[in-house]
Amino acid sequence: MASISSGSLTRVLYSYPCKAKIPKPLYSLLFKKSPVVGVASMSYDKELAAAKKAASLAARLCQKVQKALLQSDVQSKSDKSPVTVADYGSQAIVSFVLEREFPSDSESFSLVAEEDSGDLRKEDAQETLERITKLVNDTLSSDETYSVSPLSANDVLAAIDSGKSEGGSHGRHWVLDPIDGTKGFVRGDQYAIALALLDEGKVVLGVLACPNLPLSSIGSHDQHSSQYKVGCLFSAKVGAGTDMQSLDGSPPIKVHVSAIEDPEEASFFESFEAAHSMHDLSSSIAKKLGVKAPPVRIDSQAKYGALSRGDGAIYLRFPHKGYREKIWDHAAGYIVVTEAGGVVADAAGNALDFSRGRYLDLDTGIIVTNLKLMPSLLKAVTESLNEKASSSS
Ligand SMILES: Nc1ncnc2c1ncn2[C@@H]1O[C@H](COP(=O)(O)O)[C@@H](O)[C@H]1OP(=O)(O)O
Ligand SMILES: [Mg+2]
Ligand SMILES: [Mg+2]
Ligand SMILES: [Mg+2]
Repeated sequence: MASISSGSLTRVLYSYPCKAKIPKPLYSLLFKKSPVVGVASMSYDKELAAAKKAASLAARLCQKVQKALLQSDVQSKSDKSPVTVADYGSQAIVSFVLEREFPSDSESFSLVAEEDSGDLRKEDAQETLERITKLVNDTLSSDETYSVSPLSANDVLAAIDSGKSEGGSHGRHWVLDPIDGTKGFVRGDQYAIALALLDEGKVVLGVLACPNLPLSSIGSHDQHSSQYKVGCLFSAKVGAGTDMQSLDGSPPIKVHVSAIEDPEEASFFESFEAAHSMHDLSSSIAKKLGVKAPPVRIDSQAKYGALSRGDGAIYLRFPHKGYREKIWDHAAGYIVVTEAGGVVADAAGNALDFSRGRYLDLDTGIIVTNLKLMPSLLKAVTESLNEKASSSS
């Protein structure tokens, strides 16, 4: 968690609209001590290195599948199996690599992940399972530092099913979304492999592999242009800041969220898919805040990565009524942004709580920005939500 200096606290106080009081939840979010007290002294270096390795290998597998998918004909594009193969393959690789890197922890190994092998164990899925097994073995053997004997189909099923943990507030739990942004993956756009570690209910490290994200800012150019080198790996560890490097192995650089204080200069990110987030609500909030730029719509937790390096200043996510957010959709992105100096809150200004199991039970939506913009953003969110509620009642 980024520490908040007394200087920045003063600036936050000044930036808050003077007539309004700072709401209680926001006050505790901005002013409380690091929530990782007790685990902050741990180093997690070995865990972070393993997470980077696992996510990079999974990204290699996904890139291969996406390339084949985009080159395929229309008929096989409408077939969902390529996505399925990549989702399962990515989860099997990450699970296998983590268990192998920490053999002594095998008794207590815990992974909370999106996929399970139920459908793959059905008789008509044999061919798909064989494809996944081959893909996993080809990917593992493509890494010259990794000499493993080939996995069987049963090994792959077991690796996928390691992800059934319920998480919680005690002990350590890895948290994985093997492909976040499936819709973007199929379209050939953004997606991410998102992996984090919880220790005693707190996110202590996170890695976001974003194979299609340009290494340079997407705030300043067309994110779809093929002119720019793509493939970013973001990594963050509690108390140590956020790094970015290219997926093909350049040295890491430290990244920081945007320092913009004037909403007129800010741009905001939201889901590409209107079914995932209410675009009309975001535009009402942005208007209230005085944001001039149109929204930047991209898929997946790549939004958290882009925000952590200051490509934009705000991320707004308001799923439609009834949708329950899962911890694997935010854990890695959360620490990547907070360690880069940002703040992540729900729509009521509460901190996100990753300690309650597989779901994140939160108030209405998720908002992300820097320390200076958060108070006025929260005010605009509250007003817009109140207006929406009164217009629908
Ligand atoms: N109806 C929905 N509302 C909100 N999010 C959804 C919905 N359906 C799936 N998602 C999840 O939203 C995330 C992507 O959001 P976005 O790209 O809009 O930021 C993914 O985690 C996706 O799952 P998945 O991991 O299966 O792709
Ligand atoms: Mg997801
Ligand atoms: Mg997913
Ligand atoms: Mg999914």
